[in-house]
Amino acid sequence: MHVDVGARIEAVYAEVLRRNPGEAEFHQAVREVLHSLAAVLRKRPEYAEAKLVERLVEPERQILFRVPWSDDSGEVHVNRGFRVEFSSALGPYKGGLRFAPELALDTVKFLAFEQIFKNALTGLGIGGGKGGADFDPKGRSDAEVMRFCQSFMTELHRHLGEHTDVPAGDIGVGTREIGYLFGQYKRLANRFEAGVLTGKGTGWGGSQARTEATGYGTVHFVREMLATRGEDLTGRRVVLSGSGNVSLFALEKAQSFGAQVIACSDSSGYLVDERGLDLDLLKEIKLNRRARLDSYAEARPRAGFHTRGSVYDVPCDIALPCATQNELKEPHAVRLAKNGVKAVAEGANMPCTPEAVRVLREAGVLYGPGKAANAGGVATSALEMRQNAGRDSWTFEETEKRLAAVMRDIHADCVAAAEEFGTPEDYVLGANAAGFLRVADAMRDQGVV
Ligand SMILES: NC(=O)C1=CN([C@@H]2O[C@H](COP(=O)(O)OP(=O)(O)OC[C@H]3O[C@@H](n4cnc5c(N)ncnc54)[C@H](O)[C@@H]3O)[C@@H](O)[C@H]2O)C=CC1
Ligand SMILES: O=C(O)CCC(=O)C(=O)O
Repeated sequence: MHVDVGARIEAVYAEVLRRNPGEAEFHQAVREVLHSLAAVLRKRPEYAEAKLVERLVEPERQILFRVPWSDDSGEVHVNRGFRVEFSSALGPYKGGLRFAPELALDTVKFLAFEQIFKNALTGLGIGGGKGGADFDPKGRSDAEVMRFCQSFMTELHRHLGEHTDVPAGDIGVGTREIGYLFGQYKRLANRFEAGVLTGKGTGWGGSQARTEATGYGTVHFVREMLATRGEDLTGRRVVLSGSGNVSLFALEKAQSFGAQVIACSDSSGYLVDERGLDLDLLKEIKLNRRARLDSYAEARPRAGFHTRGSVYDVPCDIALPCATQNELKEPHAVRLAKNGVKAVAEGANMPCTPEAVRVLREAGVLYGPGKAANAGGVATSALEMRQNAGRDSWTFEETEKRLAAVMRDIHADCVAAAEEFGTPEDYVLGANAAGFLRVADAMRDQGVV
């Protein structure tokens, strides 16, 4: 059968634009994948059959719901909840929940779409989904966050289950929120169904190393990328964006491999400490006090806190964007390349704009896309599901050993797929192609569903 791959891919993208008007982030995520799939379909035209690609860009289910709750003064608020169950070809829908005031369906859809390929890369039998709410937990009391989580779960619970859909955390959702969500699920289901959420407290079904896993995994991935050029992290200058869950544990792992981590950021500005960031102080500020980064510079006068410019202005060997989507733009990439950056790996989801990626790749910088580089978090969630299913609990060392092995395998699969489809060192092509082939094979086996 002759397939005009270029025309086919263009037609799929045109239909995505028509069906999903105004959803720029979703369009961006789909466009990147379709570009990679053109290379795959040219070599393997059989994957153009049965409208696999056409089906893959349409979510299996999208759930939108009202979340009413009362604040501490008794005032009633109404938020919107989301869950996009994108693909169950490889296993139950799996992906985090984000609580952020600006969250809209567009963002949830792009995140859920990315999750399909990321989760496929882990090889751990999980489908792709994502969710959240336009709720801002900042400045809210524990009691308000609890009431919000209870109301959110009162609707969402009917769509969840250890074999159906298994959420976890993301921006604004950590162990505290997962605890409140689990408590409400348990009450409604009248069942202690440990495998229905991951990122739980380690005393009641959570996995060791899940909190650390995304940041740790990103650094394992960077090590693998550097090793392809005979290099390592020792003595390398590293900058990261963000100072949340992913950033702090990427920082911890990079330091443990001998890197000099000199800068990080939050939404108020960026911090530079040329002698190396003090992780204990950062954890105290960010995890315990939930304060802004400028309090670090107050405690350590040698450090500088800046509200103008960007963390990517700081000369470095390795940059790890770990904050949010589309934060590393073309001018940042130009600056990084000019300053001699060797590798950029995405701890966050889609933090680099397409223009920035082009600049980095043209400059010969090793670039690890989030689907591959930050897959350690969801991989460890899948390991949590395994422990729950077996009523087992592994040590931190055992869990981290498995995480490191998953990241090595993901890296190797990306390299192999990039070579097979014609562009060695193109980790975007490698990640999209390797992930797609696993999902597409499962879809073919399961018929038109
Ligand atoms: N938590 C997880 O296991 C995983 C998270 N991710 C992704 O990693 C990213 C960060 O997530 P978490 O660390 O979990 O969230 P978090 O809520 O713990 O931290 C986010 C951090 O980014 C900062 N930030 C937000 N907007 C910013 C901006 N414009 N400039 C600079 N800093 C900014 C915040 O101040 C905060 O320090 C997100 O893209 C998320 O989707 C990806 C894989 C797994
Ligand atoms: O651990 C999970 O299920 C979710 C992780 C996540 O949301 C992500 O990989 O972006």
